[in-house]
Amino acid sequence: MAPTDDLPDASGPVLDARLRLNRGDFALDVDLRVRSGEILALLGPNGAGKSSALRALAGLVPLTGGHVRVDGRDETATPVERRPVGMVFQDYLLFPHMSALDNVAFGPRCQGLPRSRARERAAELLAHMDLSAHVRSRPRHLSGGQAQRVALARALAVRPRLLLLDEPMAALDASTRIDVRARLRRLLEEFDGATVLVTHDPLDAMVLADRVAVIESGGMVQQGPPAEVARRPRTAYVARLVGLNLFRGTAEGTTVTLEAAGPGSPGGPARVEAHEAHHGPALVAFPPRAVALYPRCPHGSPRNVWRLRVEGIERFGDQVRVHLSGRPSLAADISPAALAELGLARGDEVWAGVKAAEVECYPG
Ligand SMILES: Nc1ncnc2c1ncn2[C@@H]1O[C@H](COP(=O)(O)OP(=O)(O)OP(=O)(O)O)[C@@H](O)[C@H]1O
Repeated sequence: MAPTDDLPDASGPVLDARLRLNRGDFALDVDLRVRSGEILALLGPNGAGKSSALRALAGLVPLTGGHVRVDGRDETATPVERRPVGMVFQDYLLFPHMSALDNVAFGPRCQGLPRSRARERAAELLAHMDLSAHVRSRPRHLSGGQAQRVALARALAVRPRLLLLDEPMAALDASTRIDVRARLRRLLEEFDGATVLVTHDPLDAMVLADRVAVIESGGMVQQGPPAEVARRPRTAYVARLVGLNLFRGTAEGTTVTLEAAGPGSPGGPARVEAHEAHHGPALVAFPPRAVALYPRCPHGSPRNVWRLRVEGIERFGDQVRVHLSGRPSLAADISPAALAELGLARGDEVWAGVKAAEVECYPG
């Protein structure tokens, strides 16, 4: 659908944003649309522009072009405090001199709600987050996870249409993170506005988001449902994030001829057999665990077989990850027992095999 430049449309997205901005040498140019009840996760490497996008939505960073529309209304020029936005930013911490209750009641009070009604709403939200026992606590007496839940309650207390979460779990330890992630998921299920969540953690994105948008160098490189992004990465960054080997090439039927690793790379181009036929520019991906290693060239089953060199070996969970260079360079996950049997060391040559059925091929 083309961007709506005409009248507000009740069936349109809650958030419709075209964000163009500059910060020093950095330029951001992304379009975001989020439907009612939808959670969009922004993923991307450091400095990609995720926080800048979120801050622009909040009105904290001015746009040099584009627009921010919420429920069809243009909010581009609306000051921060008057936007229908709730935010949990790392540097937008709780007021230290106020109780949890007053922190949460603050927004509704600013919106003109009488004190008693604002406190009532705050108490309800805190109860909903299992924080009734802490309504009178000052932030310094709360644990990290509790403070984060108060911050969420504060963001929701203004009944926003757009909820912005910047790394909401980053400051929490691993076990608290699991708890807060689960609570956040339940809470967001009840929120019928649009949520945009910035995270570095692919697990947050996979568990919480309905859709993932990947930003690299100020531009959108991929978006889609988490499972689709995890299965069919489009850039090296996304492939690393989801733990897949990824190659670009040209498909002719089920055979994909890969692009050379670099100028002057020795030998001819590598080929990969996939199970799905395509024609033209293609991406191929397969998980490191689909790669089997052999001391000699394996015969028999139809599969991809390459002779490669061991570049490095590292522990990876209960497996061993073997980094291999050659045509193509890839990672293989094998068991410690298999490694011991192969007796591999850096610089050794080994045969690597992948069944065509394990190779995902899609338009590049
Ligand atoms: N206050 C600022 N003034 C000038 N440039 C800034 C400012 N804040 C960020 N930038 C620049 O904008 C670019 C994008 O930064 P941003 O924080 O949006 O990226 P990010 O994807 O959120 O990164 P990270 O994951 O590291 O938080 C970077 O190149 C950064 O140097």
